[in-house]
Amino acid sequence: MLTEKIISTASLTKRFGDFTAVDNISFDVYKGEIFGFLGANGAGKTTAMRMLCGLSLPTSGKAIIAGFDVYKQTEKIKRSIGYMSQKFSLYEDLTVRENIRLYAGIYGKSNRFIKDKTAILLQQLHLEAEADKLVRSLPPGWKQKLAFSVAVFHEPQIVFLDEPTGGVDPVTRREFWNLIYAAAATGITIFVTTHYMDEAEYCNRVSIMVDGRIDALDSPSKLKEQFNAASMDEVFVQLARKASRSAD
Ligand SMILES: Nc1ncnc2c1ncn2[C@@H]1O[C@H](COP(=O)(O)OP(=O)(O)OP(=O)(O)O)[C@@H](O)[C@H]1O
Repeated sequence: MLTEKIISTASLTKRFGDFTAVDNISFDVYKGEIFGFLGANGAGKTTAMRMLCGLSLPTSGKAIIAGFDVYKQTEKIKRSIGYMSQKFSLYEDLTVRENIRLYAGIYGKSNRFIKDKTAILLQQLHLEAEADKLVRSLPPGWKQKLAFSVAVFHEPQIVFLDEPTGGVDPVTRREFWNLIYAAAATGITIFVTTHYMDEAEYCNRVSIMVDGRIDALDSPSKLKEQFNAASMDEVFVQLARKASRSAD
């Protein structure tokens, strides 16, 4: 089913001075896949993700994202992807509708596209009554769902999610994951970092970074088998225990 490579890296490396934040990582992600990118704090996930998004140049190695080279075609990469993080969020002082229009406009979508798709989106999210309210008035779970929907509004090939569900309750996280599945079913590739191991179980495949390297990469069921573990939490703990690096 998953055969077309949408992300391909080979020996991708990023050094800051003499510190190697991302150390020779090589992996592929397939179109339509939900790919979990795990690692303890400071393992190098954000640094790697920034390179994949065309926001930071690698020190060495290769990466092709949606057919584009991370050294030479960063603008094309940026137009082919969506991005959402816990920190980056919506404009609180704009309404729901204004936020959607703003982001869709940045990606050069036509007024007709924006209008039609906004109506569908508001209906799907049950946000019709809130469309002209300021985003700051929405509960956190709704904001996250809206932020995700905005990140995929322009129909990118890949969406990068950096700890998208931080700080929300398990029920809301589950609902958020329903949106992720729906997006993946339309062919959008999901690249997601998370610290929640129940979310790791929802991914097609998961990679686990330790000290800048990818130490394990497979489906959750195969990883559990490989590490003789009952849960992804156990797999993660076994690997994270080896880490010599910790967050600041
Ligand atoms: N601009 C920079 N200059 C120097 N060191 C950096 C820079 N950016 C990141 N690092 C270091 O690289 C390492 C990896 O950081 P990174 O933020 O990629 O980890 P992470 O896996 O995303 O962690 P977290 O889960 O805490 O976000 C850390 O030791 C960090 O201090």
